Amino acid sequence: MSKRIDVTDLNVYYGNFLAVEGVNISIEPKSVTAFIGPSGCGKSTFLRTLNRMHEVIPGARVEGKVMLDGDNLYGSGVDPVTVRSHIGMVFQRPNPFPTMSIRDNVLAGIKLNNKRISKADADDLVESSLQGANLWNEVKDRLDKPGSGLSGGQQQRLCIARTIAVKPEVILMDEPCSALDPISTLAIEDLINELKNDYTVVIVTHNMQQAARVSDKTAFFNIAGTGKPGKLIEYEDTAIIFSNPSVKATEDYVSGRFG
Ligand SMILES: Nc1ncnc2c1ncn2[C@@H]1O[C@H](COP(=O)(O)OP(=O)(O)OP(=O)(O)O)[C@@H](O)[C@H]1O
Repeated sequence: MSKRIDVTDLNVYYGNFLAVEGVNISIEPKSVTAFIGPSGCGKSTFLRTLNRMHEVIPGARVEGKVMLDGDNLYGSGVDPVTVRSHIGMVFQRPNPFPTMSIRDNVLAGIKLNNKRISKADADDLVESSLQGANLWNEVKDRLDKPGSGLSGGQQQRLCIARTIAVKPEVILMDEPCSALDPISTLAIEDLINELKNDYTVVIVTHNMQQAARVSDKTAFFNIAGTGKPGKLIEYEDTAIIFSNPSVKATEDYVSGRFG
Protein backbone atom coordinates (compact mmCIF):
# COMPACT_ATOMS: atom_id res chain seq x y z
CA MET A 1 0.00 0.00 0.00
CA SER A 2 2.60 2.52 1.11
CA LYS A 3 5.15 3.67 -1.48
CA ARG A 4 8.36 5.70 -1.55
CA ILE A 5 8.76 9.03 -3.30
CA ASP A 6 12.01 10.10 -4.94
CA VAL A 7 12.29 13.66 -6.22
CA THR A 8 15.22 14.73 -8.40
CA ASP A 9 16.20 18.30 -9.34
CA LEU A 10 12.67 19.64 -9.16
CA ASN A 11 11.96 23.24 -10.19
CA VAL A 12 8.43 24.65 -10.00
CA TYR A 13 7.30 27.68 -11.98
CA TYR A 14 4.21 29.88 -12.01
CA GLY A 15 4.54 31.29 -15.54
CA ASN A 16 8.06 32.76 -15.62
CA PHE A 17 8.38 32.91 -11.84
CA LEU A 18 10.61 30.19 -10.40
CA ALA A 19 8.85 29.50 -7.08
CA VAL A 20 10.82 26.45 -5.92
CA GLU A 21 14.29 25.47 -7.11
CA GLY A 22 16.37 22.32 -7.18
CA VAL A 23 14.60 20.03 -4.72
CA ASN A 24 16.10 16.59 -4.17
CA ILE A 25 14.38 14.47 -1.55
CA SER A 26 13.52 10.82 -0.87
CA ILE A 27 10.53 10.07 1.31
CA GLU A 28 10.27 6.61 2.87
CA PRO A 29 7.11 4.50 2.85
CA LYS A 30 5.23 4.13 6.13
CA SER A 31 6.64 7.35 7.51
CA VAL A 32 5.45 10.86 8.27
CA THR A 33 7.45 13.72 6.76
CA ALA A 34 6.83 17.33 7.77
CA PHE A 35 7.57 20.32 5.53
CA ILE A 36 8.30 23.46 7.54
CA GLY A 37 9.61 26.92 6.69
CA PRO A 38 8.61 30.58 6.57
CA SER A 39 5.62 31.84 4.60
CA GLY A 40 6.19 31.90 0.84
CA CYS A 41 9.12 29.45 0.80
CA GLY A 42 7.15 27.08 -1.43
CA LYS A 43 6.02 24.29 0.90
CA SER A 44 2.50 24.10 -0.51
CA THR A 45 3.74 24.61 -4.05
CA PHE A 46 6.19 21.74 -3.73
CA LEU A 47 3.64 19.51 -1.96
CA ARG A 48 1.18 19.98 -4.82
CA THR A 49 3.74 18.79 -7.36
CA LEU A 50 3.85 15.42 -5.58
CA ASN A 51 0.41 14.56 -6.99
CA ARG A 52 0.33 16.99 -9.93
CA MET A 53 -2.28 19.12 -8.16
CA HIS A 54 -0.41 22.27 -9.26
CA GLU A 55 -1.59 21.52 -12.80
CA VAL A 56 -5.02 22.92 -11.96
CA ILE A 57 -3.32 26.36 -11.73
CA PRO A 58 -2.87 27.87 -15.21
CA GLY A 59 0.82 28.44 -16.00
CA ALA A 60 2.13 26.23 -13.17
CA ARG A 61 4.68 23.68 -14.36
CA VAL A 62 7.63 21.62 -13.19
CA GLU A 63 11.03 20.53 -14.39
CA GLY A 64 12.68 17.46 -12.89
CA LYS A 65 11.49 14.08 -11.77
CA VAL A 66 9.05 12.70 -9.20
CA MET A 67 9.10 8.90 -8.89
CA LEU A 68 6.58 6.80 -6.96
CA ASP A 69 8.26 3.45 -6.27
CA GLY A 70 10.26 3.96 -9.47
CA ASP A 71 7.36 5.13 -11.69
CA ASN A 72 7.71 8.65 -13.08
CA LEU A 73 4.57 10.65 -12.21
CA TYR A 74 5.35 12.99 -15.09
CA GLY A 75 6.02 10.26 -17.66
CA SER A 76 4.33 10.63 -21.03
CA GLY A 77 0.86 9.12 -21.02
CA VAL A 78 0.49 9.27 -17.23
CA ASP A 79 -2.97 10.59 -16.34
CA PRO A 80 -2.95 13.16 -13.49
CA VAL A 81 -6.35 11.91 -12.28
CA THR A 82 -4.86 8.43 -11.85
CA VAL A 83 -1.85 9.94 -10.07
CA ARG A 84 -4.20 11.66 -7.60
CA SER A 85 -5.97 8.37 -6.87
CA HIS A 86 -2.61 6.92 -5.78
CA ILE A 87 -1.52 10.08 -3.99
CA GLY A 88 -4.41 11.69 -2.13
CA MET A 89 -4.54 15.18 -0.68
CA VAL A 90 -6.18 16.75 2.35
CA PHE A 91 -6.48 20.54 2.37
CA GLN A 92 -6.26 23.30 4.93
CA ARG A 93 -10.00 23.93 5.12
CA PRO A 94 -12.16 20.84 5.45
CA ASN A 95 -13.98 20.65 2.12
CA PRO A 96 -16.66 17.97 2.23
CA PHE A 97 -19.37 18.33 -0.41
CA PRO A 98 -21.87 20.22 1.77
CA THR A 99 -25.16 18.88 0.44
CA MET A 100 -23.93 15.30 0.02
CA SER A 101 -24.55 12.80 2.79
CA ILE A 102 -21.67 11.61 4.96
CA ARG A 103 -21.86 8.26 3.17
CA ASP A 104 -21.74 9.82 -0.30
CA ASN A 105 -18.87 12.08 0.74
CA VAL A 106 -16.81 9.01 1.62
CA LEU A 107 -17.67 7.46 -1.75
CA ALA A 108 -17.14 10.65 -3.78
CA GLY A 109 -13.57 9.84 -4.84
CA ILE A 110 -14.55 6.35 -5.96
CA LYS A 111 -17.35 7.77 -8.11
CA LEU A 112 -14.99 10.39 -9.55
CA ASN A 113 -12.73 7.58 -10.69
CA ASN A 114 -15.74 5.89 -12.35
CA LYS A 115 -15.37 2.77 -10.23
CA ARG A 116 -18.46 0.54 -10.14
CA ILE A 117 -19.14 -0.88 -6.72
CA SER A 118 -21.98 -2.98 -5.25
CA LYS A 119 -24.13 -1.66 -2.40
CA ALA A 120 -22.63 -4.20 0.02
CA ASP A 121 -19.06 -3.33 -1.00
CA ALA A 122 -19.89 0.38 -0.73
CA ASP A 123 -21.25 -0.16 2.81
CA ASP A 124 -18.07 -2.01 3.78
CA LEU A 125 -15.88 0.67 2.25
CA VAL A 126 -17.77 3.47 3.99
CA GLU A 127 -17.37 1.72 7.33
CA SER A 128 -13.70 0.82 6.91
CA SER A 129 -12.79 4.31 5.64
CA LEU A 130 -14.60 6.03 8.49
CA GLN A 131 -12.98 3.60 10.94
CA GLY A 132 -9.62 4.42 9.38
CA ALA A 133 -10.28 8.12 9.90
CA ASN A 134 -11.39 7.58 13.54
CA LEU A 135 -14.84 8.92 12.73
CA TRP A 136 -17.05 5.83 12.52
CA ASN A 137 -18.33 5.83 16.09
CA GLU A 138 -19.33 9.48 15.88
CA VAL A 139 -21.29 9.22 12.61
CA LYS A 140 -22.45 5.62 12.18
CA ASP A 141 -26.03 6.53 13.14
CA ARG A 142 -26.28 9.46 10.75
CA LEU A 143 -24.58 8.36 7.55
CA ASP A 144 -27.40 9.80 5.44
CA LYS A 145 -27.15 13.27 6.98
CA PRO A 146 -25.20 16.00 5.13
CA GLY A 147 -21.45 16.26 5.70
CA SER A 148 -21.84 19.96 6.45
CA GLY A 149 -23.63 19.09 9.72
CA LEU A 150 -20.38 17.89 11.30
CA SER A 151 -17.94 19.93 13.38
CA GLY A 152 -14.80 21.27 11.66
CA GLY A 153 -12.65 18.50 13.11
CA GLN A 154 -15.17 15.85 12.10
CA GLN A 155 -15.38 17.35 8.60
CA GLN A 156 -11.61 17.13 8.28
CA ARG A 157 -11.71 13.48 9.36
CA LEU A 158 -14.49 12.94 6.80
CA CYS A 159 -12.16 14.38 4.14
CA ILE A 160 -9.47 11.98 5.33
CA ALA A 161 -11.99 9.10 5.09
CA ARG A 162 -12.79 10.20 1.53
CA THR A 163 -9.07 10.16 0.73
CA ILE A 164 -8.54 6.73 2.31
CA ALA A 165 -11.57 5.25 0.48
CA VAL A 166 -9.71 5.50 -2.82
CA LYS A 167 -6.95 3.31 -1.31
CA PRO A 168 -4.03 5.61 -2.02
CA GLU A 169 -0.40 4.83 -1.31
CA VAL A 170 0.47 8.35 -0.21
CA ILE A 171 -1.51 11.01 1.67
CA LEU A 172 -0.45 14.65 1.31
CA MET A 173 -1.77 17.08 3.92
CA ASP A 174 -1.53 20.85 3.49
CA GLU A 175 -1.85 22.40 6.95
CA PRO A 176 -4.70 20.02 7.82
CA CYS A 177 -5.19 21.40 11.33
CA SER A 178 -4.87 25.14 10.76
CA ALA A 179 -8.64 25.66 10.76
CA LEU A 180 -9.25 23.38 13.75
CA ASP A 181 -9.50 23.81 17.52
CA PRO A 182 -6.86 22.18 19.79
CA ILE A 183 -8.95 19.08 20.59
CA SER A 184 -9.71 18.38 16.92
CA THR A 185 -6.05 19.03 16.14
CA LEU A 186 -5.00 16.34 18.61
CA ALA A 187 -7.51 13.93 17.06
CA ILE A 188 -5.99 14.54 13.62
CA GLU A 189 -2.46 14.18 14.99
CA ASP A 190 -3.39 10.82 16.58
CA LEU A 191 -4.86 9.79 13.28
CA ILE A 192 -1.71 10.79 11.36
CA ASN A 193 0.26 8.57 13.69
CA GLU A 194 -2.02 5.64 12.81
CA LEU A 195 -2.09 6.42 9.09
CA LYS A 196 1.64 5.86 8.81
CA ASN A 197 1.08 2.14 9.47
CA ASP A 198 -0.46 1.96 6.00
CA TYR A 199 0.54 5.04 4.05
CA THR A 200 3.35 7.42 3.25
CA VAL A 201 2.25 10.69 4.84
CA VAL A 202 3.57 14.16 4.01
CA ILE A 203 2.31 17.15 5.97
CA VAL A 204 2.89 20.88 5.56
CA THR A 205 2.63 22.62 8.90
CA HIS A 206 3.35 26.05 10.39
CA ASN A 207 3.18 24.53 13.84
CA MET A 208 6.61 23.35 14.87
CA GLN A 209 5.32 21.48 17.90
CA GLN A 210 3.06 19.63 15.53
CA ALA A 211 5.97 18.76 13.21
CA ALA A 212 7.93 17.54 16.25
CA ARG A 213 4.97 15.49 17.52
CA VAL A 214 3.86 13.77 14.33
CA SER A 215 6.79 13.43 11.96
CA ASP A 216 9.71 11.03 11.59
CA LYS A 217 11.57 13.33 9.22
CA THR A 218 11.42 17.06 8.70
CA ALA A 219 12.29 19.09 5.62
CA PHE A 220 13.10 22.75 6.23
CA PHE A 221 12.49 25.06 3.25
CA ASN A 222 13.64 28.67 3.09
CA ILE A 223 13.65 31.67 0.80
CA ALA A 224 16.47 34.18 0.39
CA GLY A 225 14.11 37.13 -0.22
CA THR A 226 11.00 38.27 -2.08
CA GLY A 227 10.99 37.11 -5.67
CA LYS A 228 13.66 34.50 -4.98
CA PRO A 229 12.88 30.79 -5.27
CA GLY A 230 12.23 28.64 -2.22
CA LYS A 231 14.79 25.90 -1.59
CA LEU A 232 15.03 22.78 0.51
CA ILE A 233 17.70 23.68 3.05
CA GLU A 234 17.87 20.67 5.33
CA TYR A 235 16.15 17.28 5.52
CA GLU A 236 16.82 15.05 8.47
CA ASP A 237 15.31 13.00 11.27
CA THR A 238 12.86 15.27 13.09
CA ALA A 239 14.70 14.80 16.38
CA ILE A 240 17.91 16.10 14.76
CA ILE A 241 16.22 19.05 13.02
CA PHE A 242 14.83 20.20 16.35
CA SER A 243 17.86 19.49 18.53
CA ASN A 244 20.99 19.60 16.43
CA PRO A 245 20.45 20.86 12.85
CA SER A 246 23.49 21.29 10.60
CA VAL A 247 22.45 24.59 9.00
CA LYS A 248 22.26 27.85 10.95
CA ALA A 249 19.08 28.97 9.16
CA THR A 250 17.33 25.78 10.29
CA GLU A 251 18.39 26.37 13.86
CA ASP A 252 17.25 30.00 13.74
CA TYR A 253 13.88 28.97 12.35
CA VAL A 254 13.13 26.09 14.73
CA SER A 255 14.23 28.16 17.71
CA GLY A 256 11.80 30.90 16.65
CA ARG A 257 14.41 33.48 15.69
CA PHE A 258 12.69 34.16 12.33
CA GLY A 259 9.69 33.21 10.21
N1 LIG B 1 -1.25 30.33 -7.88
C1 LIG B 1 -0.11 31.03 -7.80
N2 LIG B 1 0.26 31.84 -8.79
C2 LIG B 1 1.43 32.55 -8.75
N3 LIG B 1 2.29 32.49 -7.72
C3 LIG B 1 1.98 31.68 -6.68
C4 LIG B 1 0.77 30.91 -6.67
N4 LIG B 1 0.73 30.21 -5.51
C5 LIG B 1 1.85 30.53 -4.84
N5 LIG B 1 2.60 31.41 -5.54
C6 LIG B 1 3.89 31.97 -5.14
O1 LIG B 1 4.83 30.91 -4.97
C7 LIG B 1 5.65 31.15 -3.82
C8 LIG B 1 5.50 29.98 -2.87
O2 LIG B 1 4.18 29.97 -2.34
P1 LIG B 1 3.61 28.81 -1.42
O3 LIG B 1 2.19 29.10 -1.14
O4 LIG B 1 3.96 27.51 -2.01
O5 LIG B 1 4.50 29.00 -0.10
P2 LIG B 1 4.28 28.37 1.34
O6 LIG B 1 5.63 28.08 1.87
O7 LIG B 1 3.33 27.21 1.26
O8 LIG B 1 3.63 29.59 2.09
P3 LIG B 1 2.60 29.62 3.33
O9 LIG B 1 3.34 29.01 4.48
O10 LIG B 1 2.36 31.09 3.52
O11 LIG B 1 1.38 28.86 2.93
C9 LIG B 1 5.20 32.48 -3.25
O12 LIG B 1 6.05 33.48 -3.77
C10 LIG B 1 3.80 32.65 -3.78
O13 LIG B 1 3.46 34.00 -3.90
